[in-house]
Amino acid sequence: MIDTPLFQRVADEIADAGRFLYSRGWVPATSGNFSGRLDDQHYALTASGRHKGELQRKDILVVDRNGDPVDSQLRPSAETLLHTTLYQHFPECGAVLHTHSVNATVLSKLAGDADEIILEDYEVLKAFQGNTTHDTVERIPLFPNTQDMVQLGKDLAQRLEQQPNIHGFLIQGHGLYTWGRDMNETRRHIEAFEFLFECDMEMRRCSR
Ligand SMILES: CSC[C@@H](O)[C@@H](O)C(=O)COP(=O)(O)O
Ligand SMILES: [Zn+2]
Repeated sequence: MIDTPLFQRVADEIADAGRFLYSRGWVPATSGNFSGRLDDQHYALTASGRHKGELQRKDILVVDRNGDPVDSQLRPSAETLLHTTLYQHFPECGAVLHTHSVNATVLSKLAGDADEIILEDYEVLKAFQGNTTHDTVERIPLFPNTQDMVQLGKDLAQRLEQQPNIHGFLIQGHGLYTWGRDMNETRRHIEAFEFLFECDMEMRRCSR
């Protein structure tokens, strides 16, 4: 599948997103993972441990719905199951980006035992797909950090059933996952979340 124009286009979109996210300081030290839908059964996904600001087509592989590599010796991202869970839950999902920014990491730790972070009264909330007004509440589920991706995938699937209208989730002390109908929309969501996280952090500093 990696010889197809579709794979090459999606892989190039992933590499381009990686350069952008690295330039913003949101995927330091090989952190983060990215993917794009190829069809209902297959996704292009970053191989594990790659520098996300220097991705090339050879650093991206195809995985199936179960997260297993297709015709590749590359080791898929350690967090593959979160990507496949999102694609299976959202038939419209075309791309997934995962970042490790300072603001997402610190904010998720400040939240303590809370199981979500709430953002409201910001104009930029309109950047999220489906939001037509700033007068909305963005709920961001927060999961404890774990290396048990099978369990985290199950917890995520359960939460998505309960809260179908979310645009991203946080893992505590770890980072953000967001998605969209295509890579451009997903990049817009990442930028919106990061802007809002920065505002939230600044509000906390100012109100000390
Ligand atoms: C460099 S530490 C970050 C990793 O543990 C992980 O959370 C991550 O985002 C990247 O893992 P990867 O397996 O490269 O997709
Ligand atoms: Zn991560």
